[in-house]
Amino acid sequence: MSVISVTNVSKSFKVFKERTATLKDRIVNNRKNKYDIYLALDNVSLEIPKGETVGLIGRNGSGKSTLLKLLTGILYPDQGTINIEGKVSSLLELGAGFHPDFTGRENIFMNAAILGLSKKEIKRKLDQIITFSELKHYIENPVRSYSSGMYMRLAFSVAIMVEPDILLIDEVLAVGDAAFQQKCMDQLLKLKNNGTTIVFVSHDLGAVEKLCDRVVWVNKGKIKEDGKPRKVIDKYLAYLSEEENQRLIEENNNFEKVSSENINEENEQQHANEQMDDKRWGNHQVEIVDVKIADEKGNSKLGFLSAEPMQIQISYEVNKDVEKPIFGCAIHTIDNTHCYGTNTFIDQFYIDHLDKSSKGKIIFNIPSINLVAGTYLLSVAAHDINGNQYDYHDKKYSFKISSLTNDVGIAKINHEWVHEK
Ligand SMILES: Nc1ncnc2c1ncn2[C@@H]1O[C@H](COP(=O)(O)OP(=O)(O)OP(=O)(O)O)[C@@H](O)[C@H]1O
Repeated sequence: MSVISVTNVSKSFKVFKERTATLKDRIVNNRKNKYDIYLALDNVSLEIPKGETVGLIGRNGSGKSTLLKLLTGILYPDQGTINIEGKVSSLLELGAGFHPDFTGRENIFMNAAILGLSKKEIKRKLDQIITFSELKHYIENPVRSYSSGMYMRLAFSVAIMVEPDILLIDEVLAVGDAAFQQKCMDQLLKLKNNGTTIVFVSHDLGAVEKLCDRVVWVNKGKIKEDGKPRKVIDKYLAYLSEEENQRLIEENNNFEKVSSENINEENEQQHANEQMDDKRWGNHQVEIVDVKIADEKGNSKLGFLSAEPMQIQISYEVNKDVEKPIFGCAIHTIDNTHCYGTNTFIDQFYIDHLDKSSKGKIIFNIPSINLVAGTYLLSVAAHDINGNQYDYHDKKYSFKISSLTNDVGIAKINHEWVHEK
């Protein structure tokens, strides 16, 4: 049986277009505030049975927090109905429900009372709450002196110690340090095992997958996918990666347009000779005329999921006969760490010579781009056997890697764990 029932719910907000009119303006000049109506949730329906842990994921502004606020009763739907059964405890915006001038201890009493605990119950649980929050030494200070992490500790401790039937959490765990985040996660798993229904909004897809039985992807105010965590998260990541891909392609197009607009006829010759900026140099006996980052089929692509195949295509034109040319690629992080570099010579892919006026394309195939999530810069080069550059493009191209896992560093090293006892 569902303990949370959302039926055909819509919620819109007024988004004001200009500075709010003053009361005087309104009365004297009959000036009204102009606004647009923004539909944050559009006819959403959702049933959550008792004991289920549901993760809400989606891009910024997609409507996740609005949905959670409707569930807590902070907001009311314009249309549709919401039914909740059981004691609800919620962790929404940081500090919501706290009075800044009251001490941590006073806020525990106030907060727990709002969540439905009697004074006697609160007294019984007080030590537990303070111990869990690890704020014993600050508990008599006003919470306005707390850091955001300390706020979160206190709020989380109260929210879980009231033993709710339904716990609603919006992102806030992200502000805690790693150790406390782990502690919260353990506690959430404990609540889950005890049958608490949990709705968890987070951009930490690893945490969502670990904690949730079901994931709901909210997109532009509608439910786009609802189902098994791995499946929904994979679809969401593929969508993000495609969106990022389009954005990067647009950004690159704009960059090329601006660059070519800047080259007028007068300086065209000089431009060709100097070739041209601090990101490109060489004598141009072989000229790299196009570089394409692509998927395995050769279609332009700039946003990849970690471990997806990638292809780098280097198109060249030859201005002078050259012997034994070498083509190479290098990948850097945006903070300049060299991740990987190789060339045709190192890989014993020898090219004998290139004739003047010939054209061609070198394709660098990567079956699995094993980098962790982040933005990377690509350099490509053509040079001779002694390292004299024909054409060097220094970190001129960028691509992005997204990943489901939170591993850190640069490269994803193939591995497995074994536990021997
Ligand atoms: N009180 C409000 N007044 C006007 N617009 C609002 C209000 N609350 C939310 N919105 C708008 O509704 C949309 C959905 O916001 P919401 O906070 O639900 O998104 P979200 O998915 O939780 O995003 P995030 O991941 O950034 O937290 C946004 O465009 C937001 O600007």
